[in-house]
Amino acid sequence: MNQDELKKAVGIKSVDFIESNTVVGLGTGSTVYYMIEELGKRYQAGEIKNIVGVATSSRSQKQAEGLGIPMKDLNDVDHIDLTIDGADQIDKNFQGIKGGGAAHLLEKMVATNSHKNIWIVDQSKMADKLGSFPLPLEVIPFGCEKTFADLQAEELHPEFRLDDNGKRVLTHNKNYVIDLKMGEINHPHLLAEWLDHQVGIVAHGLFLDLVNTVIVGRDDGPEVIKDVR
Ligand SMILES: O=C(CO)[C@H](O)[C@H](O)COP(=O)(O)O
Repeated sequence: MNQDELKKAVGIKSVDFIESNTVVGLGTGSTVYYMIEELGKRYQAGEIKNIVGVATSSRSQKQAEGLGIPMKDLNDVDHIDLTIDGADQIDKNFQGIKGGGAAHLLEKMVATNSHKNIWIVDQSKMADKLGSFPLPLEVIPFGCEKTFADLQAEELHPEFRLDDNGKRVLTHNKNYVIDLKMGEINHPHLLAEWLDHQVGIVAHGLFLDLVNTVIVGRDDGPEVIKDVR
């Protein structure tokens, strides 16, 4: 199976975990696209009833609305039962890097407001250690050159993310993305703590101690790794 087929298989599989009468966080990305598509089908068929979705991006919001899935803003729900999202890299302790799609601030807010989190990935995302995928940061434009210089001084190898026209990528909240191309991350918790204390950084892509179940797309079918925490 190619990478896209693996993504589709885990996207479809993950919908088995969505129960009727629940609030569901909808992640962002090409793997989640298949999950939302399948959820829409099962919702329209009446196999899953009375759900409310909370989106992590305008892309996922539009897709879900187009399929007739009732949607609410995070502010308008008192809890989220389950969030299903993709990831860019997952290490052997099930810590993750997210933000390849620049949606990590909203994704982290939805994930941390969810009772349970499932990540869906193809097998190429599984790694011994984090870091071969650059770590995304969302930074506010005000003073961003200072933020950048601080990251350089820490030897974290920052690079502003640019679009196809060479312009700085803007997030949903009109912030910039800086990717840290630092290589292997030996102490993700220490790095996360440092990043959490940098004033100009709104969110970083280290998602630590968050995921409960991981579904990995493998050539012989999706592998469900339950209750990792
Ligand atoms: O974190 C994300 C977006 O900010 C995505 O979940 C992550 O980039 C995985 O995307 P894909 O499923 O397209 O490989």
